[in-house]
Amino acid sequence: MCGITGLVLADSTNNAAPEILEALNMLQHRGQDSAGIVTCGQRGRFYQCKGNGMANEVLNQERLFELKGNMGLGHVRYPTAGTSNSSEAQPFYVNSPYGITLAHNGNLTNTAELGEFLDTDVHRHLNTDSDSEILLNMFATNLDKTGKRRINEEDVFNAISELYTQCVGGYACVSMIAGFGVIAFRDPNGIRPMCIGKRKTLSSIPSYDYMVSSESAALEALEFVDIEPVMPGEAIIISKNKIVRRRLDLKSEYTPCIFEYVYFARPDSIIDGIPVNDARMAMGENLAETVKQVLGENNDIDSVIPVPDTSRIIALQLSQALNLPYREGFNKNRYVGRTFIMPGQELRRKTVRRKLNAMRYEFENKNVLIVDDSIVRGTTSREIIQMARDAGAKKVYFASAAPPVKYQNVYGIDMPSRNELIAAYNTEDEVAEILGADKVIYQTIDNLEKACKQFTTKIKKFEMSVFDGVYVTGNVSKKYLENLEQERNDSTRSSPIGSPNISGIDNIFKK
Ligand SMILES: O=P(O)(O)OC[C@H]1O[C@H](OP(=O)(O)OP(=O)(O)O)[C@H](O)[C@@H]1O
Ligand SMILES: NC(=O)CC[C@H](N)C(=O)O
Ligand SMILES: [Mg+2]
Repeated sequence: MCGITGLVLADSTNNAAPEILEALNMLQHRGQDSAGIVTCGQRGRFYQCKGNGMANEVLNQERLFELKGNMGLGHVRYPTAGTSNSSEAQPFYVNSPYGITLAHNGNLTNTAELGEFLDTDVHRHLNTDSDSEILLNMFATNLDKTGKRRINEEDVFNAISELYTQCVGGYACVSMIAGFGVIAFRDPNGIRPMCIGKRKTLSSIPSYDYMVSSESAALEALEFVDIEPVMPGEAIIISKNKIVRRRLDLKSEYTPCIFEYVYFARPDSIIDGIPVNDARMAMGENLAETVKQVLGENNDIDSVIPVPDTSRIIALQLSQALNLPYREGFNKNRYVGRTFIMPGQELRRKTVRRKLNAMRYEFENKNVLIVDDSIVRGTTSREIIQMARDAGAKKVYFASAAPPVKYQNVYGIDMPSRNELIAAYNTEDEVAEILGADKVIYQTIDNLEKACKQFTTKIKKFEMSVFDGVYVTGNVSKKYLENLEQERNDSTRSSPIGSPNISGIDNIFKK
């Protein structure tokens, strides 16, 4: 889950880059490894700046000023393929045909076959191990087949239709063709999120700016309205104040990733018609039922304590449902980012300690129920429980708003190794023992699904392979999962061969 955005301003004399950066700041929680913006200015020139770091580090005011043009794309990255090297920062670019850039949120599961095809059949060079570079090259190959000097909308829709039959996995993408426009498309199952909004300009002739984004909160902040999801299998072309939308795949099931509601998305976003904040409140409410079943109505809990940030909403609702006091027992250092999306276990572990600090008075001689949105590797919960004990807690119960995370994710969440997932091979009691908790209580799959589903009639099923091992694209082989386990586990990744660092923070397309 990276963050992506694309903007087309109606006034061709305005620059899109400053607002793209603002959107990236709103999407920063989706990726902290690298950031990038590409804009398209006069005579179809691309201007690019990307590199490792947070959006504001990579794109300072000076660099932003150099990104000319009224349309552009932005990306913040959390790697799920390749390395964290700056050469894999996005958007990616190919010069032929036409000049195309692309930014991707998600992960492809058939990169081996696609890479082979690109090399053997169409002789395209791949410079990194990024699946997003493959995706861009597939799009370029499909467009190339037109043989035309200049393409039209029909050609773009055809290229994306073909891409839907070739690329398997999760992909929400924004792309830009030099001098033509911005294109947004979402995989046939709508696994990764994307939405679109418009904003009336101040000019005397009515016209609109258009923006697409992973999350609606970014569009709202920039005063876009009529925000709605890009549908699964839908492609949208935005060019010179004109927008054309088409559903190119209608046969696949609409199955967005449920983990967006659990952890990834901002609470103020509405994803696929489901308000994330409300879904989290419902998770808290439902989890309270399981807590009652496990610990009894008359339990010995003195207070409910959240693990900042994501679980606050869940814990507050749970405490109300149980009629127990909600207490902020951990102070969070606001300058430390999200730990789950950091690369490497040792870094994640240390960061939890630096990010969260237990307040003794909330724990001393108390029985506490600590609530988190999820327990994935157990990095956070193990440290947190130890901190609670060190602060004098008598009993420490731990509740998770997500069910046990047991299986690898292949669609854009970096959970490549089952061996690293604390619940993959351990029972709930064993998990409690490893974490040092008196009891661990998990949400049921059914209750999580209900918490999210109640807000929409459009979604019948979610992508929730991390809980049930069912991969909605249907063709994730055992061999693929075994390779993933071997190639991307933490110890393999701590000594990567790496990709060539030829990009860095750069401006290679500057005029
Ligand atoms: O079991 P683990 O492997 O530790 O993963 C789960 C934890 O990681 C996330 O927190 P994170 O610090 O990334 O973000 P947050 O501040 O939004 O809660 C999530 O909210 C859990 O607290
Ligand atoms: N989390 C994501 O969406 C990652 C996108 C892409 N697979 C990459 O690794 O860059
Ligand atoms: Mg957390």
